[in-house]
Amino acid sequence: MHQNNSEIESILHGLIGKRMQAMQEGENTKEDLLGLMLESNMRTSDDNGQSISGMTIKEVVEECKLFYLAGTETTSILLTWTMIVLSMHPEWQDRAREEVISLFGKNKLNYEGVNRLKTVTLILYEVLRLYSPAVAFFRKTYKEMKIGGITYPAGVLIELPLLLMNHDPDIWGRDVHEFKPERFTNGISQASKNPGAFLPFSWGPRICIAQQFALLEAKIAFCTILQCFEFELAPSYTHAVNNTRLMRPMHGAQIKLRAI
Ligand code: HEM
Repeated sequence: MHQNNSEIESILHGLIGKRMQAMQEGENTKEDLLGLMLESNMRTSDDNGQSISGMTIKEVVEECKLFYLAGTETTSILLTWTMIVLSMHPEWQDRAREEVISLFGKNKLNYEGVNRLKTVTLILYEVLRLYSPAVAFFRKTYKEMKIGGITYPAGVLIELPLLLMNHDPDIWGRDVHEFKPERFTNGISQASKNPGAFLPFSWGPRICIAQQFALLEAKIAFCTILQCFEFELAPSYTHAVNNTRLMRPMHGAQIKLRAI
């Protein structure tokens, strides 16, 4: 783990060094995340000439790691489970494809149309419930505090077991283990007995900063797949879950695609 971390950090220091040199030679920030963070690092005063301290290089490196790690596998895991589940429920695969074809045909997607997707959105929510990429969140008390009637001292690590919540019949009903996208028809808050129970992107100040982007990205990728392919599980697929940190299919996702 330490070795991997050092390798990642040394790659990032290399990228940062090159970009800083280019910026010092007059290249603009390109307005991407790295450019904006480095601009903050280089600024020592604000527009009024007041001294400010921007991000340190260590902070920039940490943010790059966070964005890369939080942003890559999560969405790909969501798409993978969506394809597995829709292979198991071909009737929902057909319904989703009908919606996509009725909105876009075989043409390129557009933002307005993506915002009108209903069936696809219900499906993604239900997949996020049954196979949420994040299985738990952790928070640490920084001072003595009372939560749910219990007083905790500072320094206690609290786990919010998302996986257990998503499979709790007291929250979702007796059909909790079934794939039923229609439970979200009247919105997220009506889908369960507890309006705040659906938390695939967490909640509060540390909620996933990219939740809207992630859903948009997933919809675009999923709709494009539906436009081009029908799919079903290969005989070698074995349904099992590996939920160490992120929830992945334990033995991979062997799926047969047929171009349409
Ligand atoms: C289906 C896709 C995704 C899921 C399910 C997901 C889920 C989450 C969750 C549960 C957290 C909060 C963890 C906690 O509370 O401890 C989180 C945080 C975060 N996510 Fe996502 N995420 C997804 C996609 C993305 C993407 C695409 C990006 C970046 C482009 C991203 C960037 C981040 C960042 C930077 C944080 C940390 C925010 C902070 O601490 O303030 N995520 N994500």
